[in-house]
Amino acid sequence: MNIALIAHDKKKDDLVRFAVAYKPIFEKHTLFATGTTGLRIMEATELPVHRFQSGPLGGDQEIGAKIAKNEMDAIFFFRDPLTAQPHEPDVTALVRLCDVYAIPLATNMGTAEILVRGLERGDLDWRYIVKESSDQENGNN
Ligand SMILES: O=C(CO)COP(=O)(O)O
Repeated sequence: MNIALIAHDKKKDDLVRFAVAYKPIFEKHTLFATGTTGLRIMEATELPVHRFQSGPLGGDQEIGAKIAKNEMDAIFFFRDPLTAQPHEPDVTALVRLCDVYAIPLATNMGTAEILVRGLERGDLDWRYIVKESSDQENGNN
């Protein structure tokens, strides 16, 4: 599965700890991240991470574009609800696209624990079916 990992600055330590704790699960998947978050996760876990631009420079939108193309299966986005972000519209747009395409999105540690365990248990395997049928519609297979 394609998994995106994103965290605002004050939540980066939490997401890095989370990624390290669940490395045995994450290493079975393809990881994507916004720029700074991705760097931190790569350094801490030594897992490969496809890095996009930093969030304020368009990284959230790049991940949103992958959602719109049905190329992202789950998002871990540790948002900071107490700090104004210069790119708040991008953040809102990313969350909105998750809702448009029914992509599982965890915005805090509590939900992230459930999502990562669901990922491991196969609760997201329906995504393979969705992707297969959309590939067939697009003539990709
Ligand atoms: O701002 C972000 C998400 O909105 C995260 O971007 P960085 O990972 O580059 O800090």
